[in-house]
Amino acid sequence: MKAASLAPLTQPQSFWGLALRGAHTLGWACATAILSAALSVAPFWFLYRIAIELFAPRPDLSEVRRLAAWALALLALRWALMAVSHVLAHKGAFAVQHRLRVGMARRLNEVPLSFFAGRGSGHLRRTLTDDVNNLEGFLAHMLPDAIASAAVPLAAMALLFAADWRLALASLLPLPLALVAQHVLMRRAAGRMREWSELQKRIADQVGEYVRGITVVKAYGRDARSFGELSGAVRGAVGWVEDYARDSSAGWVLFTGLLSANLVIVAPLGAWLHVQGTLDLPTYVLFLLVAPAVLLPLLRLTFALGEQLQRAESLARINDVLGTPALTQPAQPTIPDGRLDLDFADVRHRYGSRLALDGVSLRAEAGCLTALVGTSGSGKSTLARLVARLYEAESGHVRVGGMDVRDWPLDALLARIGIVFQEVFLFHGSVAENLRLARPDASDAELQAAARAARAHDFIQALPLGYDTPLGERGAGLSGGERQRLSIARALLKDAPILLLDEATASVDAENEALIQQALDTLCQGRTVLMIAHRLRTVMHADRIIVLDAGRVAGQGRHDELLRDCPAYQRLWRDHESARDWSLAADGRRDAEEAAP
Ligand SMILES: Nc1ncnc2c1ncn2[C@@H]1O[C@H](COP(=O)(O)OP(=O)(O)OP(=O)(O)O)[C@@H](O)[C@H]1O
Repeated sequence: MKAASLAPLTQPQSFWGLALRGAHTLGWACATAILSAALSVAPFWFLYRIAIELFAPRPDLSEVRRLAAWALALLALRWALMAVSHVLAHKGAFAVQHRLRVGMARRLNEVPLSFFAGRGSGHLRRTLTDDVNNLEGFLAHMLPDAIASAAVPLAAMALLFAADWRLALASLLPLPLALVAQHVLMRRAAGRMREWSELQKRIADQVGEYVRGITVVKAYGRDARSFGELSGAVRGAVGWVEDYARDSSAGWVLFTGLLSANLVIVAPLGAWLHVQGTLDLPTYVLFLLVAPAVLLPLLRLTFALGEQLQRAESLARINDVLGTPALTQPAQPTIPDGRLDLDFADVRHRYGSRLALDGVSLRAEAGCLTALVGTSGSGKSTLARLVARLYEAESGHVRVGGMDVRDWPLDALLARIGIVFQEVFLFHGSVAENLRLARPDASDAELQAAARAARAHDFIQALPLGYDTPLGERGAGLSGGERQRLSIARALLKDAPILLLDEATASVDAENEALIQQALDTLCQGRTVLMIAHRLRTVMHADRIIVLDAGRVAGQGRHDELLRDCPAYQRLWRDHESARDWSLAADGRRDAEEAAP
Protein backbone atom coordinates (compact mmCIF):
# COMPACT_ATOMS: atom_id res chain seq x y z
CA MET A 1 0.00 0.00 0.00
CA LYS A 2 1.23 3.50 -0.80
CA ALA A 3 2.50 5.56 2.14
CA ALA A 4 0.30 8.54 1.15
CA SER A 5 -2.84 6.44 1.63
CA LEU A 6 -1.94 6.01 5.32
CA ALA A 7 -1.96 9.75 6.04
CA PRO A 8 -3.86 10.44 9.30
CA LEU A 9 -7.47 11.63 8.94
CA THR A 10 -7.54 14.86 10.90
CA GLN A 11 -10.81 16.39 9.64
CA PRO A 12 -14.44 15.42 10.44
CA GLN A 13 -15.67 12.68 8.14
CA SER A 14 -18.95 11.47 6.63
CA PHE A 15 -19.64 7.77 6.04
CA TRP A 16 -19.19 8.21 2.32
CA GLY A 17 -16.07 10.22 2.89
CA LEU A 18 -14.69 7.33 4.92
CA ALA A 19 -15.64 4.85 2.22
CA LEU A 20 -13.88 7.01 -0.36
CA ARG A 21 -10.71 7.10 1.80
CA GLY A 22 -10.43 3.38 1.29
CA ALA A 23 -11.94 3.57 -2.19
CA HIS A 24 -9.28 1.52 -3.91
CA THR A 25 -9.41 -1.55 -1.68
CA LEU A 26 -13.03 -1.17 -0.61
CA GLY A 27 -14.10 -0.64 -4.23
CA TRP A 28 -12.64 -4.00 -5.19
CA ALA A 29 -14.22 -5.55 -2.07
CA CYS A 30 -17.64 -4.27 -3.19
CA ALA A 31 -17.16 -5.34 -6.80
CA THR A 32 -16.24 -8.89 -5.77
CA ALA A 33 -19.12 -8.94 -3.25
CA ILE A 34 -21.62 -7.94 -5.98
CA LEU A 35 -20.30 -10.56 -8.37
CA SER A 36 -20.39 -13.19 -5.66
CA ALA A 37 -23.97 -12.26 -4.70
CA ALA A 38 -25.14 -12.24 -8.30
CA LEU A 39 -23.58 -15.65 -8.80
CA SER A 40 -25.60 -17.02 -5.87
CA VAL A 41 -28.61 -16.94 -8.20
CA ALA A 42 -26.79 -18.65 -11.08
CA PRO A 43 -27.21 -22.27 -9.85
CA PHE A 44 -31.00 -21.76 -9.89
CA TRP A 45 -30.80 -20.79 -13.55
CA PHE A 46 -28.86 -23.97 -14.34
CA LEU A 47 -31.27 -26.07 -12.26
CA TYR A 48 -34.08 -24.50 -14.25
CA ARG A 49 -32.32 -25.37 -17.52
CA ILE A 50 -31.63 -28.90 -16.26
CA ALA A 51 -35.30 -29.29 -15.33
CA ILE A 52 -36.38 -28.18 -18.83
CA GLU A 53 -33.93 -30.69 -20.31
CA LEU A 54 -35.17 -33.51 -18.08
CA PHE A 55 -38.83 -32.75 -18.82
CA ALA A 56 -38.13 -32.74 -22.59
CA PRO A 57 -39.50 -35.72 -24.57
CA ARG A 58 -35.88 -36.89 -25.25
CA PRO A 59 -33.60 -35.59 -22.48
CA ASP A 60 -29.98 -34.99 -23.55
CA LEU A 61 -27.98 -36.30 -20.57
CA SER A 62 -24.66 -34.91 -21.78
CA GLU A 63 -26.26 -31.43 -21.83
CA VAL A 64 -27.52 -32.06 -18.29
CA ARG A 65 -23.96 -32.98 -17.18
CA ARG A 66 -22.58 -29.86 -18.85
CA LEU A 67 -25.15 -27.64 -17.14
CA ALA A 68 -24.47 -29.31 -13.76
CA ALA A 69 -20.72 -28.74 -14.22
CA TRP A 70 -21.39 -25.05 -14.94
CA ALA A 71 -23.57 -24.76 -11.85
CA LEU A 72 -20.84 -26.26 -9.67
CA ALA A 73 -18.09 -24.16 -11.23
CA LEU A 74 -20.05 -20.93 -10.72
CA LEU A 75 -20.83 -21.96 -7.15
CA ALA A 76 -17.10 -22.45 -6.49
CA LEU A 77 -16.35 -19.09 -8.13
CA ARG A 78 -18.98 -17.50 -5.91
CA TRP A 79 -17.31 -18.75 -2.71
CA ALA A 80 -13.87 -17.73 -3.94
CA LEU A 81 -15.09 -14.21 -4.72
CA MET A 82 -16.75 -14.03 -1.35
CA ALA A 83 -13.46 -14.86 0.39
CA VAL A 84 -11.55 -12.29 -1.67
CA SER A 85 -14.18 -9.65 -0.89
CA HIS A 86 -13.94 -10.45 2.84
CA VAL A 87 -10.16 -10.08 2.92
CA LEU A 88 -10.15 -6.86 0.87
CA ALA A 89 -12.97 -5.30 2.92
CA HIS A 90 -11.11 -5.91 6.19
CA LYS A 91 -7.83 -4.69 4.78
CA GLY A 92 -9.48 -1.47 3.56
CA ALA A 93 -11.44 -1.01 6.80
CA PHE A 94 -8.41 -1.43 9.06
CA ALA A 95 -6.39 1.03 7.00
CA VAL A 96 -9.14 3.67 7.33
CA GLN A 97 -9.56 2.96 11.07
CA HIS A 98 -5.82 3.26 11.58
CA ARG A 99 -5.76 6.65 9.84
CA LEU A 100 -8.71 7.82 11.94
CA ARG A 101 -7.09 6.77 15.21
CA VAL A 102 -3.79 8.42 14.39
CA GLY A 103 -5.67 11.56 13.27
CA MET A 104 -7.63 11.69 16.55
CA ALA A 105 -4.55 11.07 18.68
CA ARG A 106 -2.83 13.93 16.85
CA ARG A 107 -5.81 16.24 17.34
CA LEU A 108 -6.05 15.42 21.06
CA ASN A 109 -2.45 16.50 21.34
CA GLU A 110 -3.23 19.83 19.68
CA VAL A 111 -6.43 20.88 21.48
CA PRO A 112 -6.38 22.97 24.67
CA LEU A 113 -6.93 21.19 27.97
CA SER A 114 -10.36 22.81 28.25
CA PHE A 115 -11.54 20.28 25.65
CA PHE A 116 -11.03 17.48 28.16
CA ALA A 117 -12.95 19.19 30.96
CA GLY A 118 -16.46 17.77 31.09
CA ARG A 119 -15.54 14.78 28.93
CA GLY A 120 -14.57 11.86 31.16
CA SER A 121 -11.43 9.92 30.24
CA GLY A 122 -13.76 6.90 29.81
CA HIS A 123 -15.74 8.83 27.19
CA LEU A 124 -12.62 9.62 25.13
CA ARG A 125 -11.27 6.09 25.50
CA ARG A 126 -14.58 4.77 24.16
CA THR A 127 -14.41 7.14 21.21
CA LEU A 128 -10.88 6.14 20.27
CA THR A 129 -11.46 2.42 20.66
CA ASP A 130 -15.13 1.34 20.60
CA ASP A 131 -16.45 4.05 18.28
CA VAL A 132 -13.66 3.51 15.75
CA ASN A 133 -14.18 -0.26 16.04
CA ASN A 134 -17.87 0.31 15.29
CA LEU A 135 -16.93 1.79 11.95
CA GLU A 136 -15.36 -1.50 10.98
CA GLY A 137 -18.93 -2.82 10.76
CA PHE A 138 -19.73 -0.18 8.16
CA LEU A 139 -16.55 -0.44 6.12
CA ALA A 140 -15.85 -4.16 6.25
CA HIS A 141 -19.34 -5.59 6.50
CA MET A 142 -22.17 -3.24 5.72
CA LEU A 143 -20.65 -1.66 2.64
CA PRO A 144 -20.03 -4.90 0.70
CA ASP A 145 -22.98 -6.71 2.35
CA ALA A 146 -25.53 -3.99 1.68
CA ILE A 147 -24.42 -3.62 -1.90
CA ALA A 148 -24.48 -7.38 -2.32
CA SER A 149 -27.89 -7.57 -0.62
CA ALA A 150 -29.20 -5.13 -3.18
CA ALA A 151 -27.57 -7.13 -5.98
CA VAL A 152 -29.25 -10.43 -5.07
CA PRO A 153 -32.85 -9.30 -5.59
CA LEU A 154 -31.87 -7.49 -8.78
CA ALA A 155 -30.17 -10.59 -10.19
CA ALA A 156 -33.06 -12.79 -9.03
CA MET A 157 -35.60 -10.44 -10.60
CA ALA A 158 -33.70 -10.42 -13.87
CA LEU A 159 -33.79 -14.21 -13.79
CA LEU A 160 -37.52 -14.32 -13.03
CA PHE A 161 -38.43 -11.71 -15.66
CA ALA A 162 -36.43 -13.71 -18.19
CA ALA A 163 -38.46 -16.80 -17.27
CA ASP A 164 -42.01 -15.34 -16.99
CA TRP A 165 -42.84 -11.64 -16.63
CA ARG A 166 -46.40 -12.19 -15.23
CA LEU A 167 -45.30 -14.26 -12.26
CA ALA A 168 -42.24 -12.01 -11.80
CA LEU A 169 -44.53 -8.98 -11.39
CA ALA A 170 -46.75 -10.93 -8.99
CA SER A 171 -43.76 -11.81 -6.81
CA LEU A 172 -43.10 -8.07 -6.37
CA LEU A 173 -46.62 -7.23 -5.16
CA PRO A 174 -45.85 -7.14 -1.38
CA LEU A 175 -42.81 -4.90 -1.97
CA PRO A 176 -44.48 -1.44 -1.63
CA LEU A 177 -46.15 -2.42 1.66
CA ALA A 178 -42.90 -3.95 2.95
CA LEU A 179 -41.02 -0.74 2.12
CA VAL A 180 -43.59 1.37 3.99
CA ALA A 181 -43.30 -0.95 7.03
CA GLN A 182 -39.51 -0.76 6.85
CA HIS A 183 -39.58 3.04 6.70
CA VAL A 184 -41.85 3.26 9.77
CA LEU A 185 -39.65 0.81 11.72
CA MET A 186 -36.46 2.67 10.90
CA ARG A 187 -37.94 6.05 11.83
CA ARG A 188 -38.99 4.73 15.23
CA ALA A 189 -35.61 3.08 15.81
CA ALA A 190 -33.74 6.28 14.88
CA GLY A 191 -35.65 8.19 17.56
CA ARG A 192 -34.65 5.70 20.25
CA MET A 193 -31.05 4.98 19.29
CA ARG A 194 -29.81 8.16 20.99
CA GLU A 195 -31.36 7.00 24.29
CA TRP A 196 -29.63 3.64 23.84
CA SER A 197 -26.32 5.25 23.16
CA GLU A 198 -26.68 7.50 26.24
CA LEU A 199 -27.44 4.44 28.38
CA GLN A 200 -24.36 2.66 27.05
CA LYS A 201 -22.24 5.70 27.86
CA ARG A 202 -23.65 5.89 31.38
CA ILE A 203 -22.91 2.22 32.00
CA ALA A 204 -19.34 2.55 30.67
CA ASP A 205 -18.70 5.65 32.81
CA GLN A 206 -20.17 4.02 35.92
CA VAL A 207 -18.22 0.79 35.44
CA GLY A 208 -15.04 2.88 35.06
CA GLU A 209 -15.85 4.79 38.26
CA TYR A 210 -16.67 1.58 40.12
CA VAL A 211 -13.35 0.00 39.13
CA ARG A 212 -11.36 3.15 39.96
CA GLY A 213 -13.07 3.47 43.34
CA ILE A 214 -12.98 -0.23 44.18
CA THR A 215 -10.87 0.40 47.29
CA VAL A 216 -13.51 2.72 48.77
CA VAL A 217 -16.34 0.41 47.68
CA LYS A 218 -14.68 -2.53 49.44
CA ALA A 219 -13.72 -0.50 52.50
CA TYR A 220 -17.41 0.27 53.04
CA GLY A 221 -18.46 -3.34 52.36
CA ARG A 222 -20.45 -2.41 49.24
CA ASP A 223 -20.76 -4.26 45.94
CA ALA A 224 -21.74 -3.46 42.36
CA ARG A 225 -25.46 -3.78 43.14
CA SER A 226 -25.26 -1.24 45.92
CA PHE A 227 -23.31 1.17 43.73
CA GLY A 228 -26.50 3.11 43.02
CA GLU A 229 -25.64 4.89 39.77
CA LEU A 230 -24.24 1.74 38.15
CA SER A 231 -27.19 -0.49 38.99
CA GLY A 232 -29.54 2.34 37.96
CA ALA A 233 -27.83 2.56 34.55
CA VAL A 234 -27.98 -1.22 34.04
CA ARG A 235 -31.66 -1.30 35.05
CA GLY A 236 -32.27 1.56 32.61
CA ALA A 237 -30.72 -0.45 29.76
CA VAL A 238 -32.79 -3.55 30.58
CA GLY A 239 -35.93 -1.41 30.69
CA TRP A 240 -35.05 0.16 27.34
CA VAL A 241 -34.65 -3.25 25.68
CA GLU A 242 -37.98 -4.47 27.11
CA ASP A 243 -39.80 -1.32 25.98
CA TYR A 244 -38.24 -1.40 22.54
CA ALA A 245 -39.05 -5.10 22.04
CA ARG A 246 -42.67 -4.53 23.12
CA ASP A 247 -43.20 -1.46 20.95
CA SER A 248 -41.60 -2.80 17.81
CA SER A 249 -42.53 -6.51 17.81
CA ALA A 250 -45.84 -6.07 15.88
CA GLY A 251 -44.09 -3.96 13.22
CA TRP A 252 -41.31 -6.52 12.82
CA VAL A 253 -43.75 -9.44 12.46
CA LEU A 254 -45.66 -7.54 9.77
CA PHE A 255 -42.49 -6.57 7.95
CA THR A 256 -40.89 -10.04 7.91
CA GLY A 257 -44.27 -11.58 7.03
CA LEU A 258 -44.62 -9.27 4.00
CA LEU A 259 -41.12 -10.16 2.81
CA SER A 260 -41.99 -13.82 2.37
CA ALA A 261 -45.66 -13.25 1.48
CA ASN A 262 -45.10 -13.33 -2.27
CA LEU A 263 -45.18 -17.13 -2.22
CA VAL A 264 -48.84 -16.87 -1.12
CA ILE A 265 -49.53 -15.05 -4.41
CA VAL A 266 -47.04 -16.79 -6.70
CA ALA A 267 -47.91 -20.40 -5.75
CA PRO A 268 -51.70 -20.33 -6.54
CA LEU A 269 -51.27 -17.98 -9.49
CA GLY A 270 -48.55 -20.20 -10.99
CA ALA A 271 -50.66 -23.33 -10.45
CA TRP A 272 -53.62 -21.64 -12.22
CA LEU A 273 -51.43 -20.53 -15.16
CA HIS A 274 -50.04 -24.06 -15.42
CA VAL A 275 -53.56 -25.54 -15.50
CA GLN A 276 -54.45 -22.97 -18.19
CA GLY A 277 -51.47 -24.30 -20.18
CA THR A 278 -49.58 -20.97 -20.30
CA LEU A 279 -46.84 -21.94 -17.81
CA ASP A 280 -44.62 -25.00 -18.01
CA LEU A 281 -43.73 -27.00 -14.92
CA PRO A 282 -39.97 -26.13 -14.76
CA THR A 283 -40.76 -22.40 -14.79
CA TYR A 284 -43.33 -22.93 -12.05
CA VAL A 285 -40.72 -24.80 -9.93
CA LEU A 286 -38.18 -22.04 -10.60
CA PHE A 287 -40.60 -19.45 -9.18
CA LEU A 288 -41.37 -21.59 -6.14
CA LEU A 289 -37.60 -21.75 -5.45
CA VAL A 290 -36.51 -18.21 -6.26
CA ALA A 291 -39.50 -15.92 -5.56
CA PRO A 292 -39.22 -16.07 -1.72
CA ALA A 293 -35.52 -15.14 -1.99
CA VAL A 294 -36.28 -11.98 -3.96
CA LEU A 295 -37.43 -9.85 -1.04
CA LEU A 296 -35.69 -11.49 1.91
CA PRO A 297 -32.36 -9.60 1.46
CA LEU A 298 -34.37 -6.50 2.43
CA LEU A 299 -34.46 -7.95 5.94
CA ARG A 300 -30.66 -8.04 6.08
CA LEU A 301 -30.58 -4.53 4.71
CA THR A 302 -32.94 -3.37 7.46
CA PHE A 303 -30.78 -4.92 10.20
CA ALA A 304 -27.75 -3.30 8.60
CA LEU A 305 -29.49 0.11 8.56
CA GLY A 306 -30.40 -0.33 12.24
CA GLU A 307 -26.76 -0.90 13.11
CA GLN A 308 -25.88 2.06 10.94
CA LEU A 309 -27.96 4.31 13.21
CA GLN A 310 -25.71 3.34 16.13
CA ARG A 311 -22.64 3.91 13.98
CA ALA A 312 -23.91 7.40 13.18
CA GLU A 313 -23.69 8.14 16.92
CA SER A 314 -20.14 6.77 16.96
CA LEU A 315 -19.14 8.88 13.96
CA ALA A 316 -20.65 11.98 15.62
CA ARG A 317 -18.42 11.43 18.68
CA ILE A 318 -15.37 10.88 16.46
CA ASN A 319 -16.17 14.08 14.56
CA ASP A 320 -16.52 15.94 17.86
CA VAL A 321 -12.83 15.17 18.45
CA LEU A 322 -11.68 15.83 14.89
CA GLY A 323 -13.74 19.02 14.62
CA THR A 324 -12.27 20.66 17.73
CA PRO A 325 -10.03 23.51 16.64
CA ALA A 326 -6.37 22.96 17.41
CA LEU A 327 -4.49 25.59 19.38
CA THR A 328 -3.60 28.39 16.98
CA GLN A 329 0.01 28.51 15.86
CA PRO A 330 1.73 31.66 14.60
CA ALA A 331 2.04 32.00 10.84
CA GLN A 332 5.61 33.30 11.03
CA PRO A 333 7.07 31.90 14.20
CA THR A 334 9.84 33.77 15.94
CA ILE A 335 11.49 32.91 19.23
CA PRO A 336 12.68 35.62 21.63
CA ASP A 337 16.30 35.16 22.57
CA GLY A 338 16.53 37.40 25.63
CA ARG A 339 15.52 36.95 29.30
CA LEU A 340 12.54 34.71 29.82
CA ASP A 341 10.43 36.83 32.20
CA LEU A 342 6.80 35.75 32.69
CA ASP A 343 4.26 38.57 32.40
CA PHE A 344 0.52 38.54 32.98
CA ALA A 345 -1.30 41.64 31.73
CA ASP A 346 -4.95 42.03 32.79
CA VAL A 347 -5.61 38.30 32.38
CA ARG A 348 -9.12 36.93 32.78
CA HIS A 349 -10.04 33.28 32.58
CA ARG A 350 -13.19 31.34 33.26
CA TYR A 351 -14.10 27.66 33.29
CA GLY A 352 -17.59 27.55 31.83
CA SER A 353 -19.41 30.23 33.79
CA ARG A 354 -17.00 30.20 36.75
CA LEU A 355 -14.60 33.14 36.77
CA ALA A 356 -11.20 31.88 37.93
CA LEU A 357 -8.96 34.89 37.15
CA ASP A 358 -10.29 38.42 37.10
CA GLY A 359 -7.83 40.92 35.61
CA VAL A 360 -4.53 39.57 36.93
CA SER A 361 -1.36 41.54 36.19
CA LEU A 362 2.00 40.44 37.53
CA ARG A 363 5.58 39.68 36.57
CA ALA A 364 7.83 36.75 37.46
CA GLU A 365 11.41 37.88 36.78
CA ALA A 366 13.79 35.61 34.87
CA GLY A 367 16.14 33.67 37.16
CA CYS A 368 14.03 34.44 40.26
CA LEU A 369 11.71 32.38 42.44
CA THR A 370 8.18 33.82 42.36
CA ALA A 371 5.71 32.22 44.73
CA LEU A 372 1.95 32.18 44.26
CA VAL A 373 0.00 31.95 47.49
CA GLY A 374 -3.69 32.21 48.26
CA THR A 375 -6.63 30.30 49.63
CA SER A 376 -7.85 27.18 47.87
CA GLY A 377 -9.60 28.06 44.59
CA SER A 378 -8.02 31.53 44.38
CA GLY A 379 -6.63 30.78 40.88
CA LYS A 380 -3.00 29.76 41.48
CA SER A 381 -3.00 26.61 39.32
CA THR A 382 -4.92 28.41 36.59
CA LEU A 383 -2.14 30.99 36.29
CA ALA A 384 0.46 28.23 35.88
CA ARG A 385 -1.67 26.40 33.30
CA LEU A 386 -2.01 29.53 31.18
CA VAL A 387 1.78 29.84 30.91
CA ALA A 388 2.06 26.38 29.35
CA ARG A 389 -1.03 27.04 27.17
CA LEU A 390 -2.81 24.11 28.78
CA TYR A 391 -5.74 26.55 28.73
CA GLU A 392 -6.20 29.76 26.74
CA ALA A 393 -6.82 33.03 28.60
CA GLU A 394 -10.22 34.53 27.84
CA SER A 395 -8.70 38.01 27.61
CA GLY A 396 -5.48 39.82 28.44
CA HIS A 397 -1.96 38.67 27.64
CA VAL A 398 0.31 35.99 29.04
CA ARG A 399 3.85 36.73 27.83
CA VAL A 400 7.01 34.69 28.01
CA GLY A 401 10.22 36.55 27.18
CA GLY A 402 8.09 39.56 26.16
CA MET A 403 6.10 37.58 23.55
CA ASP A 404 2.48 36.45 23.90
CA VAL A 405 2.35 32.67 24.41
CA ARG A 406 -0.04 32.48 21.43
CA ASP A 407 2.72 33.86 19.20
CA TRP A 408 5.23 31.25 20.36
CA PRO A 409 5.54 28.05 18.32
CA LEU A 410 3.98 25.61 20.80
CA ASP A 411 6.85 23.11 20.63
CA ALA A 412 9.42 25.81 21.32
CA LEU A 413 7.40 27.18 24.23
CA LEU A 414 6.91 23.78 25.85
CA ALA A 415 10.57 22.92 25.31
CA ARG A 416 11.42 25.83 27.61
CA ILE A 417 9.03 24.87 30.40
CA GLY A 418 9.50 22.18 33.05
CA ILE A 419 6.40 21.22 35.00
CA VAL A 420 6.08 19.54 38.38
CA PHE A 421 2.45 19.36 39.39
CA GLN A 422 0.87 17.83 42.48
CA GLU A 423 -0.67 14.96 40.63
CA VAL A 424 2.22 13.05 39.11
CA PHE A 425 1.31 10.94 36.13
CA LEU A 426 3.54 7.95 35.51
CA PHE A 427 2.95 5.73 32.50
CA HIS A 428 3.11 1.96 32.14
CA GLY A 429 6.76 1.28 31.47
CA SER A 430 10.04 1.14 33.37
CA VAL A 431 11.35 3.84 35.68
CA ALA A 432 13.95 4.74 33.03
CA GLU A 433 11.29 5.03 30.30
CA ASN A 434 9.23 7.32 32.52
CA LEU A 435 12.24 9.53 33.14
CA ARG A 436 13.23 9.59 29.46
CA LEU A 437 9.85 11.08 28.63
CA ALA A 438 11.58 14.39 29.37
CA ARG A 439 14.58 13.69 27.14
CA PRO A 440 14.46 10.51 25.04
CA ASP A 441 18.18 10.67 24.17
CA ALA A 442 19.41 11.01 27.79
CA SER A 443 22.25 8.60 28.60
CA ASP A 444 22.11 6.25 31.62
CA ALA A 445 24.64 8.46 33.38
CA GLU A 446 22.49 11.56 32.82
CA LEU A 447 19.45 9.67 34.04
CA GLN A 448 21.19 8.69 37.25
CA ALA A 449 22.60 12.18 37.79
CA ALA A 450 19.09 13.65 37.56
CA ALA A 451 17.70 10.97 39.89
CA ARG A 452 20.50 11.63 42.40
CA ALA A 453 19.83 15.38 42.35
CA ALA A 454 16.12 14.67 42.84
CA ARG A 455 16.95 12.39 45.84
CA ALA A 456 15.33 9.53 43.92
CA HIS A 457 18.37 7.40 43.04
CA ASP A 458 18.46 5.45 46.33
CA PHE A 459 14.86 4.30 46.27
CA ILE A 460 15.10 3.47 42.54
CA GLN A 461 18.17 1.32 43.22
CA ALA A 462 16.26 -0.49 45.96
CA LEU A 463 13.47 -1.48 43.49
CA PRO A 464 13.68 -5.11 42.27
CA LEU A 465 15.10 -4.23 38.82
CA GLY A 466 16.44 -0.76 39.63
CA TYR A 467 15.90 1.63 36.72
CA ASP A 468 14.35 -1.18 34.66
CA THR A 469 11.60 -1.88 37.20
CA PRO A 470 8.23 -1.70 35.44
CA LEU A 471 5.78 0.73 37.00
CA GLY A 472 2.11 -0.24 37.18
CA GLU A 473 -0.82 1.93 36.20
CA ARG A 474 -0.21 5.57 37.20
CA GLY A 475 2.98 4.52 38.97
CA ALA A 476 1.21 2.09 41.32
CA GLY A 477 3.65 0.59 43.79
CA LEU A 478 5.39 3.89 44.58
CA SER A 479 4.53 6.21 47.45
CA GLY A 480 3.29 9.75 46.82
CA GLY A 481 6.66 11.18 47.86
CA GLU A 482 8.56 8.80 45.56
CA ARG A 483 6.36 9.70 42.63
CA GLN A 484 6.99 13.38 43.35
CA ARG A 485 10.76 12.86 43.35
CA LEU A 486 10.55 10.98 40.03
CA SER A 487 8.64 13.89 38.60
CA ILE A 488 11.32 16.30 39.86
CA ALA A 489 14.01 14.08 38.29
CA ARG A 490 12.07 14.25 35.04
CA ALA A 491 12.05 18.05 35.20
CA LEU A 492 15.78 18.11 36.02
CA LEU A 493 16.48 15.93 33.01
CA LYS A 494 14.52 18.28 30.79
CA ASP A 495 16.67 21.15 32.09
CA ALA A 496 14.20 23.82 30.94
CA PRO A 497 14.88 27.49 31.84
CA ILE A 498 11.31 28.04 33.15
CA LEU A 499 9.83 25.94 35.89
CA LEU A 500 6.17 25.69 36.93
CA LEU A 501 5.95 24.06 40.31
CA ASP A 502 3.01 23.02 42.38
CA GLU A 503 4.63 22.58 45.76
CA ALA A 504 3.36 19.21 46.86
CA THR A 505 4.74 18.37 50.23
CA ALA A 506 1.46 18.81 52.07
CA SER A 507 0.44 15.16 51.99
CA VAL A 508 3.78 13.39 52.52
CA ASP A 509 5.61 12.35 55.68
CA ALA A 510 8.38 14.43 57.25
CA GLU A 511 11.25 12.43 55.73
CA ASN A 512 9.81 12.64 52.24
CA GLU A 513 9.04 16.31 52.75
CA ALA A 514 12.66 17.07 53.60
CA LEU A 515 13.89 15.04 50.60
CA ILE A 516 11.46 16.71 48.21
CA GLN A 517 12.41 20.13 49.54
CA GLN A 518 16.11 19.41 48.93
CA ALA A 519 15.31 18.13 45.44
CA LEU A 520 13.26 21.24 44.67
CA ASP A 521 16.05 23.53 45.90
CA THR A 522 18.44 21.84 43.46
CA LEU A 523 15.88 22.03 40.66
CA CYS A 524 15.12 25.76 41.12
CA GLN A 525 18.72 26.99 40.98
CA GLY A 526 19.28 29.42 38.10
CA ARG A 527 15.78 29.09 36.61
CA THR A 528 12.70 31.27 36.28
CA VAL A 529 10.41 29.61 38.81
CA LEU A 530 6.70 30.11 39.33
CA MET A 531 5.91 28.13 42.45
CA ILE A 532 2.44 27.49 43.81
CA ALA A 533 2.97 27.32 47.55
CA HIS A 534 0.64 25.72 50.04
CA ARG A 535 2.99 26.02 53.02
CA LEU A 536 3.98 29.64 53.43
CA ARG A 537 7.16 28.77 55.31
CA THR A 538 8.59 27.03 52.23
CA VAL A 539 8.45 30.29 50.25
CA MET A 540 9.28 32.83 52.96
CA HIS A 541 12.56 33.49 51.19
CA ALA A 542 11.15 33.71 47.67
CA ASP A 543 12.31 36.70 45.62
CA ARG A 544 8.70 37.73 45.22
CA ILE A 545 5.43 36.46 46.66
CA ILE A 546 2.14 37.10 44.85
CA VAL A 547 -1.00 36.85 46.94
CA LEU A 548 -4.11 35.78 45.03
CA ASP A 549 -7.59 36.20 46.40
CA ALA A 550 -10.70 35.11 44.46
CA GLY A 551 -8.92 35.44 41.12
CA ARG A 552 -7.35 38.85 41.82
CA VAL A 553 -3.93 39.94 42.96
CA ALA A 554 -4.34 41.04 46.59
CA GLY A 555 -0.70 41.96 47.13
CA GLN A 556 2.86 41.30 46.01
CA GLY A 557 6.32 41.73 47.49
CA ARG A 558 8.70 40.00 49.86
CA HIS A 559 7.52 38.13 52.93
CA ASP A 560 8.19 40.88 55.48
CA GLU A 561 6.66 43.59 53.26
CA LEU A 562 3.49 41.58 52.77
CA LEU A 563 3.28 40.72 56.44
CA ARG A 564 3.36 44.44 57.14
CA ASP A 565 1.09 45.78 54.38
CA CYS A 566 -1.15 43.05 52.94
CA PRO A 567 -4.23 42.02 54.99
CA ALA A 568 -4.87 38.95 52.79
CA TYR A 569 -1.31 37.73 53.40
CA GLN A 570 -1.59 38.46 57.13
CA ARG A 571 -4.71 36.27 57.26
CA LEU A 572 -2.99 33.46 55.30
CA TRP A 573 0.05 33.64 57.57
CA ARG A 574 -2.09 33.58 60.73
CA ASP A 575 -4.04 30.53 59.45
CA HIS A 576 -0.84 28.83 58.38
CA GLU A 577 0.87 29.37 61.73
CA SER A 578 -2.11 28.25 63.78
CA ALA A 579 -2.45 25.10 61.62
CA ARG A 580 1.25 24.49 62.15
CA ASP A 581 0.97 24.96 65.92
CA TRP A 582 -1.96 22.58 65.92
CA SER A 583 -0.03 19.91 64.03
CA LEU A 584 3.07 20.37 66.23
CA ALA A 585 0.86 20.02 69.32
CA ALA A 586 -0.73 16.89 67.87
CA ASP A 587 2.74 15.47 67.11
CA GLY A 588 3.84 16.28 70.66
CA ARG A 589 0.83 14.46 72.13
CA ARG A 590 1.51 11.45 69.91
CA ASP A 591 5.18 11.40 70.97
CA ALA A 592 4.17 11.61 74.63
CA GLU A 593 1.67 8.76 74.21
CA GLU A 594 4.27 6.61 72.45
CA ALA A 595 6.84 7.33 75.17
CA ALA A 596 4.37 6.45 77.95
CA PRO A 597 4.86 2.94 79.49
N1 LIG B 1 -11.06 22.28 35.07
C1 LIG B 1 -11.86 23.08 35.76
N2 LIG B 1 -13.15 23.16 35.48
C2 LIG B 1 -13.98 23.98 36.16
N3 LIG B 1 -13.60 24.79 37.15
C3 LIG B 1 -12.30 24.76 37.50
C4 LIG B 1 -11.36 23.91 36.82
N4 LIG B 1 -10.14 24.08 37.39
C5 LIG B 1 -10.32 25.01 38.37
N5 LIG B 1 -11.60 25.41 38.43
C6 LIG B 1 -12.16 26.43 39.32
O1 LIG B 1 -11.45 27.64 39.11
C7 LIG B 1 -11.14 28.26 40.34
C8 LIG B 1 -9.63 28.43 40.49
O2 LIG B 1 -9.07 27.14 40.54
P1 LIG B 1 -7.50 26.88 40.72
O3 LIG B 1 -7.28 25.41 40.61
O4 LIG B 1 -6.74 27.76 39.78
O5 LIG B 1 -7.28 27.36 42.20
P2 LIG B 1 -6.07 27.09 43.17
O6 LIG B 1 -5.82 28.38 43.86
O7 LIG B 1 -4.91 26.47 42.44
O8 LIG B 1 -6.70 26.03 44.18
P3 LIG B 1 -5.94 24.89 45.07
O9 LIG B 1 -5.01 25.59 45.98
O10 LIG B 1 -7.08 24.26 45.81
O11 LIG B 1 -5.29 23.96 44.10
C9 LIG B 1 -11.77 27.40 41.42
O12 LIG B 1 -13.02 27.96 41.74
C10 LIG B 1 -11.92 26.05 40.78
O13 LIG B 1 -13.04 25.37 41.32
